[in-house]
Parts: sequence; structure tokens; C-alpha cells
Amino acid sequence: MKIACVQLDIEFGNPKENFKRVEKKIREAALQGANLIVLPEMWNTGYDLTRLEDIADDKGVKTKEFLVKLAKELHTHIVGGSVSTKKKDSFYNTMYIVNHSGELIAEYDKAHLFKLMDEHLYLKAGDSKNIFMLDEVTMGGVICYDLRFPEWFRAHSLNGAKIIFVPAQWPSARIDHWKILLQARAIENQCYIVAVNRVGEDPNNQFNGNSMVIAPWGDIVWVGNEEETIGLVDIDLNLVEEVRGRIPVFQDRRESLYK
Ligand SMILES: NC(=O)CCC(=O)C(=O)O
Repeated sequence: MKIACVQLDIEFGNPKENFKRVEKKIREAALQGANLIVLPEMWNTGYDLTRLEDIADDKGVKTKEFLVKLAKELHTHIVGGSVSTKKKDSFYNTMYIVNHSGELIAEYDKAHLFKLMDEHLYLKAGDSKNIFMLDEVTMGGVICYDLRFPEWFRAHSLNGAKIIFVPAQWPSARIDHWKILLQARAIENQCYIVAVNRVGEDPNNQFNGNSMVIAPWGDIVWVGNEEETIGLVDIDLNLVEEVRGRIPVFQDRRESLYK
């Protein structure tokens, strides 16, 4: 499986420009041979939360149409990072996953809202896990701050996820936490972690990329620099079973002790 991590800059509060930029990158990644493309968090609007009424994607219609069209045309799966959406009367931070036939196969609303970036003031949290299948492999997807909740990752790996995607807008100020937590989540869940962060800045934060692909033993397979880049990574899913066989953490768990 050839995965492309699209690390890019996002224009604050400008969906029109961001759709253009993301389309260009998706086309580039597909040309380079990717069969699964991963985008960062909130790529349509950035964290322009005070203007969500005007700029969030109503029921995600525009994003879904966009991802479906490109996935089908380029015959590539897309883990669509996340976008700001409006559903009923609330706003969400929503991830869409579309397979290479252009079918929308999963939708996830960020479960843990990040107070330091005011998400709790503007967004509603989701209540469901995000487990899906691509090429007959079970995968999971969470969003940015969800990374700080090991229970949430465990819930996904216990449901069979062999790869967990983490789109993000994780500021440079805490980039050490990002790197360490991603590696820890891969080691403890003995799965691949594919994490895509943005670069650039918004009025409140700077972002320095460092997107990462981490193998089930904790090895860093790829790390992005601090510029826009597309990381193309071939992953070997046999490693998941190999590592789980070497140290049988999932067999050795004692669920009854953890309540
Ligand atoms: N967009 C986010 O959820 C950011 C999370 C973050 O920066 C953190 O430190 O956690």
C-alpha cells in the first residue's frame, strides 16, 4: 500500500482557495503513484471559528462531492483529513473517508475538543468511533487532540485497526508532544500510525509540519520537514501481525483490572 501524506499550508478562513490547493496536491500525490492519500485537519477553513456560520461546509456536501469526484477519477482512496461542517444547528470537525471507487465509507466527528484552541466554544463533539475497511484492511481515524487519549486509540485497535490516521493542526509550540505521543500510540497498539500535520501560520499559532508515519514496532518510517511536502510511503501490513506475535500485548491484557 502506497500512502501519501499531504503536508500543506492552509489559508485562514478561505475555503475557495483551500479547495484549489488541496485538489492540486491530491492530483500530484496520485501522479506519484499513491493509492491512499491523507490530508490534514480543518483544511477548508483553518481555525477561523468565529466565522463558521459563513464558511463551514453545510452538511459537508461540498467536501463529499469534491473527495468522491477526485477519488473516483484518480482511482485512489482518500482519508480526507477533516473539515469544518455544519450539521443541523451545530458545527463539527469532521473527517470523511472515500474509497477508490468514489464511495463515502466513513464519517467521523472529532471526539475530544481542544480548549486551548477554543474548539469547545464553537464546535460539538462526536460520540462514535471511526473504523473502516480499505482494501480489506481494517483501519481507524481520529483527529489531532484525540491523540492525547490512549483509551481512544485502544478502542480503535481493539476493533481491529491496523492503521490509525491522525490528521492535525498541531502547533510547533508542542511539537515534541506530537512526536512522542505518536510513537507511543504506535508502540502500545502495535499498529501503523499515519499522522499528517499542516505548515504555515494562522493569527494564533505557528505550525511546523513534522507529519509522521510510524511502524508497529515504533520505528519512524517517514517524517516530514517544516515545509509543504508530500511524503510517499510504502507500508508492509504483515509487520502488524509480526509485532503482535513477538510481544502478545493484546493476549496479555487484563481487561478486568482496568475498570
Ligand atoms: N487541533 C488540535 O486539536 C491541537 C491539539 C494540540 O495542539 C495539543 O497540544 O493537544
